[in-house]
Amino acid sequence: MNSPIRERAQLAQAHRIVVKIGSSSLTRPDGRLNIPALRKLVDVLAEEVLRGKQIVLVSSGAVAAGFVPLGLAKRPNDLATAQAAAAVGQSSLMATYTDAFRAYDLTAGQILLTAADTVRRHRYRHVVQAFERMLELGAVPIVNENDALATSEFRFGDNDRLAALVAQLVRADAMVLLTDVNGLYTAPPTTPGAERIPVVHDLRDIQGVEVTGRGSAFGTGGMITKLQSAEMAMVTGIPTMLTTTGNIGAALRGEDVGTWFVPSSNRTSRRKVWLEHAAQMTGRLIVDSGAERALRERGASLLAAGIREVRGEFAAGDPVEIVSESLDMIAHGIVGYASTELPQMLGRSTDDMRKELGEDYVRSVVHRDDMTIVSPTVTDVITGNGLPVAD
Ligand SMILES: Nc1ncnc2c1ncn2[C@@H]1O[C@H](COP(=O)(O)OP(=O)(O)O)[C@@H](O)[C@H]1O
Ligand SMILES: N[C@@H](CCC(=O)OP(=O)(O)O)C(=O)O
Repeated sequence: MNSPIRERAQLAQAHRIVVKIGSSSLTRPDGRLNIPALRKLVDVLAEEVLRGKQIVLVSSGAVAAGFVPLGLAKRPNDLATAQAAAAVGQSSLMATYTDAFRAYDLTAGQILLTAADTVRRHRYRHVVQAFERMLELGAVPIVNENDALATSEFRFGDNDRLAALVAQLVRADAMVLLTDVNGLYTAPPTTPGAERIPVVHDLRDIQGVEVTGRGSAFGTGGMITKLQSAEMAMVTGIPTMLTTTGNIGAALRGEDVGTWFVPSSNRTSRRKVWLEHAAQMTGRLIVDSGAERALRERGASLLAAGIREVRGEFAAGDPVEIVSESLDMIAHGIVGYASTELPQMLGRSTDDMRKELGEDYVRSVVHRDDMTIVSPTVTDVITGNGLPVAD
């Protein structure tokens, strides 16, 4: 038996755990839902719930469960058919989970999220409330993206990053990502000589690691979205385990399986993590060098005076990119004005705007609390495009 590792005791001790199971683990070679695999997972999770743990399950598999009843020969690739398959499949996926948990006298309930639910503050609060109440009542929330309604422009697409957002929403003690490989390897596991990386303390530990965007035929994000998800959890203080479904029991006992991502000590707010990693940007503000310095060096809010150009169509409250004149990414932020209002404000001082446009135009365009400076991401690190600054 593998020996427990001290750091991993955190997982054994975690009370509230978000578990994500990916398409690759829930799908048979012919693309259909793998019901025995689903039941095996429920056997382990139910035991944990009966021992007093709170489990939130993020499960893929709606499309896999839906295309056969629709008479389709294979998993659809186009959005409209995938939406139809997800609508049909999600209900049978839930029926299978409900049945499997019922065997343990446990109640499961479905929460379907769209990216928009995590964008607006008031919607976010309602989502948190729904999770909390379900957990208080002893139910097991089972989450998926609302694939039938998510549009291509405004969706997560993979459930890995969705799981990290859910872990932040419910303030989980730990997150477990289950897939078809036992953790992060130095290269895709089929590559000769690829070795498992047991622990990742920060992004520098994975520099040079080779990953692919899509592993199995049915998974969507491959290792990249798993690393993005682990990174989102790490920066909000949530440790993450990445392993196979078969190893979940061992992982929850703290044994040396999979890859363990240690949370960072400098915490970022949930909203900023969402802004940096998950939100779909709807527009772009191009700013001058003075504004760039103010944002980067002083953490200032963005004023109209520093904006050179506005690109895209967006409403007040939408997420936008803030870029330099050479189009280098500076920050992501929630914009305070619609794209139709901004052109008359560009380059103008607050005093000017007060006089000519009125009091409604004296707010900053992007407030510092609604902005996050974009640092190198996991993808930048593994592709060698950027390195985190040394401590
Ligand atoms: N460096 C790596 N280490 C481990 N797995 C990797 C790596 N690079 C690519 N992969 C692939 O990522 C796949 C898992 O991603 P994916 O198929 O999207 O899973 P899921 O459906 O569980 O989300 C694995 O099957 C593996 O082949
Ligand atoms: N929401 C989709 C799954 C998205 C997806 O495949 O995600 P992943 O398991 O991360 O590859 C579904 O239920 O079919």
